[in-house]
Amino acid sequence: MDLDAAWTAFDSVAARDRGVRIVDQFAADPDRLSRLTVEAAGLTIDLSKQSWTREGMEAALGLAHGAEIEAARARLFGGEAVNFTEGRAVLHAALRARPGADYRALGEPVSREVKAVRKAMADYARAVRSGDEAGATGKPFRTVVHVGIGGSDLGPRLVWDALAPRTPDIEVRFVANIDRAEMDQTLTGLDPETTLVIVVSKTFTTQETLANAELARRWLAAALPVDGLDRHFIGVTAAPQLAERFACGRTFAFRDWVGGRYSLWSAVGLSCAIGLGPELFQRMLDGAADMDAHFRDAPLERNAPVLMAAAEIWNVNGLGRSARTVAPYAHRLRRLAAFLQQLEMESNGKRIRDDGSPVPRQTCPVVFGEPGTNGQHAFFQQLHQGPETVPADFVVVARDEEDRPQPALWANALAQAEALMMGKSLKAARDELIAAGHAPAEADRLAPHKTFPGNRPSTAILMERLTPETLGALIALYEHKVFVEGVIWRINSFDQWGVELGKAMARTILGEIESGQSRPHDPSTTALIDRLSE
Ligand SMILES: O=P(O)(O)OC[C@H]1O[C@](O)(CO)[C@@H](O)[C@@H]1O
Repeated sequence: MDLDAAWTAFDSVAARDRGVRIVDQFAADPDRLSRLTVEAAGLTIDLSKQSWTREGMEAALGLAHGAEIEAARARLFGGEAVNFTEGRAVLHAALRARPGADYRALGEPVSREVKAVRKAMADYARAVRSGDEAGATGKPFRTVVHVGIGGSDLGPRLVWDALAPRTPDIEVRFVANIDRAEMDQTLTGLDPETTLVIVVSKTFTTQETLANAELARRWLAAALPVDGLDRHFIGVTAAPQLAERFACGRTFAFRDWVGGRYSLWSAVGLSCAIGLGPELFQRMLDGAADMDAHFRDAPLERNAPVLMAAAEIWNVNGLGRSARTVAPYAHRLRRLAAFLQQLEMESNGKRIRDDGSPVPRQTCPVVFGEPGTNGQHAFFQQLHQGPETVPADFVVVARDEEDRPQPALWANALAQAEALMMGKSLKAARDELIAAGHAPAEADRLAPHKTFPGNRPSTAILMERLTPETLGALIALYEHKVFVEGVIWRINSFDQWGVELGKAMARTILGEIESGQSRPHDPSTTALIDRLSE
């Protein structure tokens, strides 16, 4: 069945199944739980609380077949130009491949270079950690200030928060925002003599990062001898010739086949390799490589990224759901939603297909979230009783870093998922009110407010512990899910032209503000420029 025919079949099953109750599906289909629970690279992924019937799930998987996911996947891992608007390969998997891999980008072998950069990173990280690589005055580095934004920030931040020791030998701090407040706050209490600044920018043209790099360099230069200043200033980029202008003491490079939001596995992860140690960083790569192997080898109906993409498409295109929430029940995963916002929305927030025609349907949902249980006390009200259904991903970690079980977290995550699915009927709400001593009229008045429609879907992702391996696997799981969705929607998940227009206009407006000569804008923008420039 081709993709168009698969969409037709999908639409008709979705129209038929729109009203089904999730909970009824367990009885209707006794294999549902086992069929929709997948073990992959140390993660357990349970998609049985999704809104689909068995036929719905098969129709969604039919899209993966119709889109020839296996062939697309082979093109991805084969280093073909799957980033078809920029003519680039997309090979983040090559960055975490096990020894012996032979990846090629547009036919050019890359694995040897990957290995060499990985070794250079590990050697440098070890030298910084041991003090062999020290600052201008001979003191060992105690802090890394990682300067970067978007994909050059969010992944390393997530990883550091997730895996940092409680009292690190070398602390990693991050600066992304062009607002001076972040740099000021980050540098507060730091000693330039023991601070290593790592400027991370794929393009080395990003306004925020260059401005912050300049600030950090000035801060270092004000306190350190000129001779040796460059030891404190390291570049990570795919444009080493531009980094040279900043006189970085050392530059670690990566290639244009590494997308910004897929780059944490490359030298972009250098700060984490230093702060966590290269061995731990390598373990994260290994976990991601295990998920790559699962994605490459598992049959589609047992393939976690494929099933998660199918569930998303069922929700978005089958049932018209335009948002999804991510609730990691682990404080250390508190940056997961921020990371996924970029990964998913910058990758798939698009509407034009490979042939230039518009996608005739919705694509990426709005992705948002907070760590559980915090989110429960904020926006979960709307998830339970708002008029719209918002599917949820619950990420649950069984044991913490001290090997302590976390039953209160499990209970909350499982209760939320069950409550979203089961809801509470008007009658049950009324009976409870009567049992609590309310008069019948009062129970009638209050019961509608205490009713939960239920039938709201979720996916559970469980891991025994949050380790470098499971973190790597979790991130890679979402990366591949995004890829599968992009192939089904026939969009390019690997460009981001949508961020360019605003960037160019900001440059224009800044020039106008600085020169005091503003060109005509719409009346609102003109008035706001004038108001701010008063
Ligand atoms: O690494 P760079 O080139 O500084 O870009 C930072 C981020 O900016 C973006 O291009 C979006 O503006 C992201 O895709 C990227 O991760």
